[in-house]
This record gives sequence, structure tokens and C-alpha cells, in this order.
Amino acid sequence: MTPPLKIAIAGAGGRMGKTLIEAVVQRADVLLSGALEHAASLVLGNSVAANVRISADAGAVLKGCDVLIDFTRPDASLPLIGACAEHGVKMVIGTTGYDEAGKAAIRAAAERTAIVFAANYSVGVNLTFHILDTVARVLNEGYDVEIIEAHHRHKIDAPSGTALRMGEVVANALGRDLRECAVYGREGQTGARNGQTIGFATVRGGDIVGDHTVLFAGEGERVEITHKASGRMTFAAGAVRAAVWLAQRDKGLFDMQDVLGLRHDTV
Ligand SMILES: NC(=O)C1=CN([C@@H]2O[C@H](COP(=O)(O)OP(=O)(O)OC[C@H]3O[C@@H](n4cnc5c(N)ncnc54)[C@H](OP(=O)(O)O)[C@@H]3O)[C@@H](O)[C@H]2O)C=CC1
Ligand SMILES: O=C(O)C1=N[C@H](C(=O)O)C[C@H](O)C1
Repeated sequence: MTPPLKIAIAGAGGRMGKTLIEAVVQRADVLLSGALEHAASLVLGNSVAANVRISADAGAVLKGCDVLIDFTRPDASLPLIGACAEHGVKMVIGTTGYDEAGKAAIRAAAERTAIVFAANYSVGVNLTFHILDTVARVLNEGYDVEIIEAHHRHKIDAPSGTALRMGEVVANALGRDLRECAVYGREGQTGARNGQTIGFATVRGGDIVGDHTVLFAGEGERVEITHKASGRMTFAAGAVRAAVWLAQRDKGLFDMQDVLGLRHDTV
């Protein structure tokens, strides 16, 4: 019998970390082997499962696992990504907000180990990426694109990784480069809207788990594609699914489209 896949969680005390622990423990085919936090964390030593306490010893946690699932913050995850590449530990990265150098570090690490990196692990959002590609190709002229996202008051990056990915999908479908056409918020005498731009609006408040709407506004009609997450288990279950999928890969960079078998040339 194949031994269960050993999964460790980085950011174990966080909102996603706690939900990921629940998601791992629920499955019979995987084992929670470690739970990682930073050295000053108030939850160090807390027991999270049989024989697993939250630790700040990254070396020991990595030694004991096959896959590390990281939902932390870019500055915390980058050293872990380097260490995983060095020790051949596979990774599922859910953290958002990386700059270009951070993304380059992930690509470099994926030459040495297998990594799934996705801004959103829910099946619904990944399906939405496909729908957006189709909608943008049809409404390719005369429709202004605006992306509106809302999250809880604790979120530290904006726009969300998911909103940015939605922008990339739409921009690719329209033959545009998001880096050149994105407009992040408006204020004052903005002038009339440039039809080639893709606008982003961010809302932060309360306990909103994650809402995303892409609006295609034309003359006489508008199309709105909306996804609303009402709980974090949808992300956590997707991340654990990605970890199990990684068991068959040695190295390379993948995303949730690959895990779900949804990849085609455009998304
Ligand atoms: N891809 C997806 O599907 C999703 C992605 N996310 C992303 O996941 C990330 C985390 O979100 P969320 O759980 O809400 O955030 P939290 O702040 O609740 O959790 C982050 C955790 O990481 C801990 N941490 C900080 N530094 C380190 C370190 N060096 N080693 C280990 N742990 C560390 C934090 O500790 P402390 O609080 O003490 O600083 C905290 O417990 C965000 O980037 C978010 O955007 C979220 C949901 C879904
Ligand atoms: O921080 C969050 O909570 C979330 N972050 C992800 C993002 O930035 O897209 C995914 C989800 O919307 C929740």
C-alpha cells in the first residue's frame, strides 16, 4: 500500500492555515505532518492534530513532508520557496501579492521542484476564468471592462490576486497587455474613459470572504460575471487537491487550471 502523502502547512495559525489543517485532517489519503509559523508567533507549540504542534523550525517541518502548502505573505514565503527547491519539497502556493522578483523566484524554484501556484484554488473561480475568456472574445469591441473585488478588513494586498488574474485573462483574450492597460482606482478630473483600459476597484470591510465581479459595459447593455466565496473551505479543499495532484510531478510550474484539467491555450 502507498503511504499517505505527507503535507505541512505554512501560516498554520492564520485564517487559511486553520482551514487547511481542517481540510487535510478530513482526508484519509493524506497526513498532516507539520505546521509552521514564524518565531514570534503567539500560537507556537499549540497542538493542531495528533502528534503535530505548531513549530517555527522550518528545517524540521520540511524534512518531514512531501508537500508544503503556503498561505502566508510574500516576504515569509520566499525563503520557504528557496528552501523547498533546495530540499526537493513540492509546494502549493496560495499566497498573493508577489512583485515581479517574487514571481521570478517562484519560476526559478519550479526548475528544481514541482509547484502549483494559483491566486485562487476554488473550482468556481477557475471555471470563471474560462467563462471570462469566452465573454471577452465575443464582447471584444465597444465594451468597457471593469473588475470589482471585495474582501475582509484584514487583507493586506490590493487588488486581490484573483482580480489581477481575471484582468490578465481578459487582457490576453483582447490582445492587450495588462501591465499597459490597467487602471487602479480613479479620483478627481480623470477625463473620459479610455476604451482600451481595464479598470480595477477594491472594497475592504468586515468579514467578506471574497467577491469578484467582471463588468463588460456597452451601449444599451452590460454583462456582469460574479463569483462569491462564502467560506474558506473552497480554497483549502482545492489546495489539498493540488497537493495530491503534485504527487505525480517531479518539477515544473503549474496552476489550478492544470490540476482541474481545464488548461487550453488561452487561459
Ligand atoms: N490562493 C487562494 O485560493 C487564496 C489565497 N489567499 C492568500 O493567502 C494568504 C494568507 O491569507 P490569510 O490566511 O487570510 O492571512 P492570515 O494573516 O490570517 O495568515 C497568514 C499566516 O501566516 C503567518 N506567518 C507570517 N510569517 C510567517 C512565516 N515566516 N512562517 C510561517 N508563517 C508565517 C501569519 O502569522 P502572524 O499573523 O503572526 O503574522 C499568519 O498566521 C494571503 O496572501 C491571501 O491573499 C487567501 C485565501 C485564498
Ligand atoms: O486574502 C484573501 O482572503 C483572499 N485572497 C485571494 C486573492 O487575493 O485573490 C483569494 C480569495 O479571494 C481570498
